[in-house]
Amino acid sequence: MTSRNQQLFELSQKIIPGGVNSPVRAFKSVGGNPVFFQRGQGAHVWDVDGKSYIDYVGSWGPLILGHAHPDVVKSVQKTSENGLTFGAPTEAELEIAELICKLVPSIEQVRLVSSGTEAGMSAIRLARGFTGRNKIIKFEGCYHGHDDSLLVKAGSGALTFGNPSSAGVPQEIAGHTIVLDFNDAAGVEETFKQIGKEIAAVIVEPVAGNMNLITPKPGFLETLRSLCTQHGSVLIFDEVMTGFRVGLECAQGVYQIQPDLTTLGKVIGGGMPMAAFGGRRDIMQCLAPVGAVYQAGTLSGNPVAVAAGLTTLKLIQEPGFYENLSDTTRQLTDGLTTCAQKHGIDFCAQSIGGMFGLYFSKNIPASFAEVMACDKNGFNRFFHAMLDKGIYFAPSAFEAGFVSTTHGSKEINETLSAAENIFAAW
Ligand SMILES: N[C@H](C=O)CCC(=O)O
Repeated sequence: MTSRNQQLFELSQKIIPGGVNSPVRAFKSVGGNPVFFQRGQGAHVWDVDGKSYIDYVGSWGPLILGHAHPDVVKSVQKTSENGLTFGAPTEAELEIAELICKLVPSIEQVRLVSSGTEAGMSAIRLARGFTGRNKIIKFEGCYHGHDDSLLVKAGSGALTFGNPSSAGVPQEIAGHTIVLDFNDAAGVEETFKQIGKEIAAVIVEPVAGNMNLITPKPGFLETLRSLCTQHGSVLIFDEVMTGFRVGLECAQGVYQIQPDLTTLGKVIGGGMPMAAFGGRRDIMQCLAPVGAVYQAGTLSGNPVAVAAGLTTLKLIQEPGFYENLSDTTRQLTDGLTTCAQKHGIDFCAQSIGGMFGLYFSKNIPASFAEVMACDKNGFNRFFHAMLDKGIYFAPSAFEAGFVSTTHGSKEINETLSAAENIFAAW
């Protein structure tokens, strides 16, 4: 008898390309069929066949408070009773904008949008409008959404499927994007030496989370900061993933670097479609209706999404929030590392705040090339064995994982004991 999961996937493929609404969901690189989820509560999700899983994907990052947090759900219910969208200013969007500016010191002004992709593409257009230049620098394996300029040697699903530069992007557009190596400060220095005056912006995930997880080497982000300052280029931190995920001041607070612009998403929407970009007032003032850089959105600042985001941003300010989240995440990564190494498996893991990376390799990778050298088949085998045991990691060796405040010792111990069984029989 076929499972409901299988039936739904067969039907979906007939009517939705690949059966999914975002390619990373398709399990294509790990093999097998994607899981159709029916509900989630706290750290757990249930599929359409009634099987439960401990969830380390958390909808790819937004669910820092776990699934269906009662306060977030309540705020969404209450707000929606007053109307779903106005396409006009609301008091709540001012409140969340003020809160973002208060929590992230580099953000003097902010604009709300509906997705990380929109935030990234808007930030790039703004940087180009502000500087009057066209070229941008990005790093191989970093993913900033699926805007044309940024879909060049990108991470995430693009990398997962081995097609990091998309068809359909005109060469005239891709040609303005210079792709360099993450953590290679010398390469960036050399490029600035040659064409510094032409560079509108450097965009970077301060912690790269779309090619597994790579932390910045000491000095890398500092070099980007000083080169951009020296050459009048705009430094953009893509904190869609790291924003309020690695700490209350985001990754820029952890590494003490102030970018000129920041993109945010995921956590700031509390599970609803909301994102933002913001930064230096003089740059943000170039946006229409004040300045000449056009950017817009019918559902931007949607009141229901804002309500979920506001509730989430209030809860993450509780004392000890990030200490506890980091501890739980570290218990997971330390536990998995100890367990694998006890059985002689080349595996390691690391975490920062509530995000983590798992690597089938002797050492923690520090570059795109090192991530690519990890044992992808080992990851795929581990992924499926864990899935069987009811542990849901991201279905790709090139995505970070996420822990929520609803993951506790019970979930971590259950995960570690599943891993122990798998690694013992490896
Ligand atoms: N890594 C991606 C976003 O951050 C995963 C989400 C997606 O592409 O659907």
